[in-house]
Amino acid sequence: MSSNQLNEEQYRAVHHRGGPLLVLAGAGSGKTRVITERIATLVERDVPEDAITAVTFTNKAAKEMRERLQMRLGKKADKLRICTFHALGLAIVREHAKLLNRRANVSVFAGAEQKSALKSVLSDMKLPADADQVDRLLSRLSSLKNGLIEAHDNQLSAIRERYDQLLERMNAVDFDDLIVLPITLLGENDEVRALWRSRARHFLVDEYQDSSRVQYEWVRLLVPEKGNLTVVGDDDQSIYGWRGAEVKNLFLLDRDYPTLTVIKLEENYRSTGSILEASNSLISKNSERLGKTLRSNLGMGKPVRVWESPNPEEEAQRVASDIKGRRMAADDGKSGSNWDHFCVLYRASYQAREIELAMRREKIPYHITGGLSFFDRAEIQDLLAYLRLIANFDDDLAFMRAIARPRRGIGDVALGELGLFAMAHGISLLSACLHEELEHKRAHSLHEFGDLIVALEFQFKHGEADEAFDAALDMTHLEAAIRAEAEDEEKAEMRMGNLMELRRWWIMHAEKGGDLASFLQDIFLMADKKDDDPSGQVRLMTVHGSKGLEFDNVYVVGVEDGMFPHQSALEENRMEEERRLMYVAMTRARYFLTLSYTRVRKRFGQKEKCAPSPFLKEPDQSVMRWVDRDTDSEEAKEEAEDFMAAMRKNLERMQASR
Ligand SMILES: Nc1ncnc2c1ncn2[C@@H]1O[C@H](COP(=O)(O)OP(=O)(O)OP(=O)(O)O)[C@@H](O)[C@H]1O
Ligand SMILES: [Mg+2]
Repeated sequence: MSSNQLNEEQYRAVHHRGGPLLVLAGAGSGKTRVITERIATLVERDVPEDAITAVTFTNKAAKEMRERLQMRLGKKADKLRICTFHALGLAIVREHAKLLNRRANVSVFAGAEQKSALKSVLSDMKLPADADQVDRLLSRLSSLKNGLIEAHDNQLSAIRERYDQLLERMNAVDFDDLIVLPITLLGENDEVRALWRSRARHFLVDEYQDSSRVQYEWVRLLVPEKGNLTVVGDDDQSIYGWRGAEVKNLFLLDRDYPTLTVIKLEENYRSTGSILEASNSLISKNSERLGKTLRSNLGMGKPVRVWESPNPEEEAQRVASDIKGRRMAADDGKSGSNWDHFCVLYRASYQAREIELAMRREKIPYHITGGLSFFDRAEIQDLLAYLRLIANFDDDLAFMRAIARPRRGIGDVALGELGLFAMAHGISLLSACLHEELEHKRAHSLHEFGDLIVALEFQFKHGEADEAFDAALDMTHLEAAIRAEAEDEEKAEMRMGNLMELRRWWIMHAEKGGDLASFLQDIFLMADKKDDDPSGQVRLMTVHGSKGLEFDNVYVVGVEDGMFPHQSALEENRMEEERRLMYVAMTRARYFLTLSYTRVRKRFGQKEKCAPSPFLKEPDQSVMRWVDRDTDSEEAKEEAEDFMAAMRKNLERMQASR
């Protein structure tokens, strides 16, 4: 942890003695640092680690916080509970699985599994189950579970009931259940509530402005009126309105915790004056604000650059060249500037493609955070289906995917009969395969499939981790199918390479003593989906994914009317939320910020003319510089020199504070 002195207000928050506390402050004012320091201080004051629970917004943030605390507290930090709401929910569901009519190895359904569960419910109810319908219903079910809509609609309630039942029968929960089921448990079971209250005697929440109404229910259940609650947040950074996050929670706190102490932090330690001034003047255009002051203590720095490019390809190329130029200029061995000091942000994840191509052309190492999900790839999903089935024989959805990959000549009719048999006997599909009374013309293949899974389960339980994994690839004929079906050698190698990556993680997990079930849970919880190390690489991510992070150099691309603010937000009158999103993007930058738009962009396959985003015009123009192409190279040189100077100063500052 940095040894920089806390300012007076930060100190008050860190050393606040008991009782509910709200730290309400703008970006880069040290809110996350307050949480981390406060935890460290509690432990140093001999509060048992097991009585501290901290909730962060992403797994990545949790990991970072834990690492910082490890540096400060050593082994003691291992026992701290630092995770996301969902991870905490999973821990609660697992520990009290019995009370929820589940077993401890409960599976978590997301995406594809949720869809097929809902589909089978719909077809049982003789309701249309086309893809659109399923997507629409899933999102309504989610809103229903999150308390965003009321169940006036009888049909929707009926669907929910059957869907919940199906999940229960499959020993599964979905993402929303991870929040909703613990609420039921904590609300209805005194013992469970007492247990978790003791584990959350100090309960801390980062990025509070984006917690949802149901998540707030948790807070209420876990922390009594005068309990030790610490929440930090910034109303201007609330960007998940569509997911049920409510700034209102900030006001509710005041009502539900009357002794609430409110501390505001007004010093910004992250960004230069220009960046801060641009961000502040932008966000001041919002009317729904609590209002805050934020002062920079880094000096004005360089103006915020605004770029115009003819199209997204050239925009991407320009970003890549600029990064390269700056990196080279700063690469004097002293400044410590590295690729990972650069970050490219975009509104929608598909925009990564163009940037990615440019990075490749320029041979710049890059890392896409939360992008094209590794785990969504077909080969990974296929193997995971087998692994899930091996870990949980009752996972009917995993069964459905596994039995179809590779094709085993078992058709819908045979599967239908199997389903009927399973239902009649009240057992899962895999158990039905293993049942000796199962008799029909495909029974032999089904028995074989059942035996295969049983054999693999034995391997995973009693064999070596690597051998078990290889057996899963081989005995299922998955590897053979991948090689046979790939368009060419290169594609086959790429797919196998992905599976080998999974293999490596599994072996690492097993070496630490983990079993298959906990491995699958870890995988599910890697919200950013990629566990590899982004250091030494330029970071590419969506603005949503950048919350809480900071970089020396930030480029925001596609800042056009209709892109950012996004068209849908214009239509639905969510401009203020888009503006907050822009504010989040801009405040990630420490020293240099570039906002970029293009004149033409393809939309729905059609080339369309674009106008610069209103968010480029709203900030105080005295700290913005609209740079055109011609002056660019001249400017680049000058800025690269400034950049070097800034980096050196930064380094000196860091050394001085050590
Ligand atoms: N008192 C301080 N002196 C020097 N640097 C500080 C101080 N407090 C915080 N910082 C630094 O300022 C930066 C921003 O801090 P932090 O990430 O905690 O802010 P935040 O309020 O959580 O921002 P965000 O709203 O974006 O999540 C970090 O690099 C942090 O180390
Ligand atoms: Mg933060």
